[in-house]
Amino acid sequence: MIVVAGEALIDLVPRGTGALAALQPALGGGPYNTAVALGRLGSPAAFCSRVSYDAFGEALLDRLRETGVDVSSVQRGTEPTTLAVATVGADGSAAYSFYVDGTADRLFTAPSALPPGTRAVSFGTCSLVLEPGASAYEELMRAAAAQGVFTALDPNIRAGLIPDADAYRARFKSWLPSVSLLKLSEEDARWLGGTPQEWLAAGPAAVVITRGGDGLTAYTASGEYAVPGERVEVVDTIGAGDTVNAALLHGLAARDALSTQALAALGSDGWTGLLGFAARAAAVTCSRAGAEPPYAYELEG
Ligand SMILES: Nc1ncnc2c1ncn2[C@@H]1O[C@H](COP(=O)(O)OP(=O)(O)OP(=O)(O)O)[C@@H](O)[C@H]1O
Ligand SMILES: O=C(O)C(=O)C[C@H](O)[C@H](O)CO
Repeated sequence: MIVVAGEALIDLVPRGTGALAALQPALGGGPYNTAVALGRLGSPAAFCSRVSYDAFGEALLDRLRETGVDVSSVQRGTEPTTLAVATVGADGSAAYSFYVDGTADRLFTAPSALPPGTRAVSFGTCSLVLEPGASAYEELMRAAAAQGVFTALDPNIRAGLIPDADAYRARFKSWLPSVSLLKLSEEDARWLGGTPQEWLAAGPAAVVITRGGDGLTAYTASGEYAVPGERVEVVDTIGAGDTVNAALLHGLAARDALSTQALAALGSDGWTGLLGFAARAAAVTCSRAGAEPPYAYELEG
């Protein structure tokens, strides 16, 4: 079972151009997209979050259930669902502005234990920024690592939501000893201002950096492994990074490699296969509007 911890929200995705383009609600949130992608790829997954009782919250939970994701430990609240207004550039890349004040997901509290059978826990995005929930997710991350559970971190930097960049950068560094796999985009890496080698020295057994259409690279103590992006007609890249995150976890689980030792021992063929699978999965997400990760059958052949 892979547990994904963090926010579920509604992305408002533009249809048309200009300031008055229609905004289409789409189910989203980095951790939410990761959980949906895991379910669609066929990995047993559970979502660990706090979700509103409003209609958006119900729709978010319905899709997780339909996808086979365990929602039994999801906390609920009467506060509204977070909204992320997306703008999409000519190349399909997305930027977000948020309505986060007083929303349900930021009142998450750390559970006393991880679900039975947890093999890995994934963290990331706004849930690690917005207090008081951020401290609770951080507590869960440290507890998982202290129990020897594999942890994945995708910071998914949303700079507009981070009140003090230097304080966040220091906090990010403090997480690294508790992180097994760090995945981030090239822009996130630039914003954080470190190098894969520095991050590897601080804890993770592997660092994976995504480079949009140029693909992705894994850095480990034993070497660097890169695959190119797939050729695809991009509608928008919403959820592409989350699909990579899920595909990596799914691929590692399938190889029985959800441990730092197994990760460090994955050779060139192992990494190339894993990254290639992630690139194919992300290309499917890029080919459709909003975060719609692929089902396993779409990646066969
Ligand atoms: N234009 C593209 N063509 C083909 N593949 C792409 C393209 N853009 C993104 N991808 C795939 O998606 C992966 C993740 O993309 P990117 O680096 O843009 O992540 P991201 O910025 O974290 O995305 P998001 O935050 O929107 O989920 C890339 O490594 C690549 O495999
Ligand atoms: O998860 C978030 O906070 C977002 O930024 C909304 C998007 O759905 C998500 O990041 C897409 O990767």
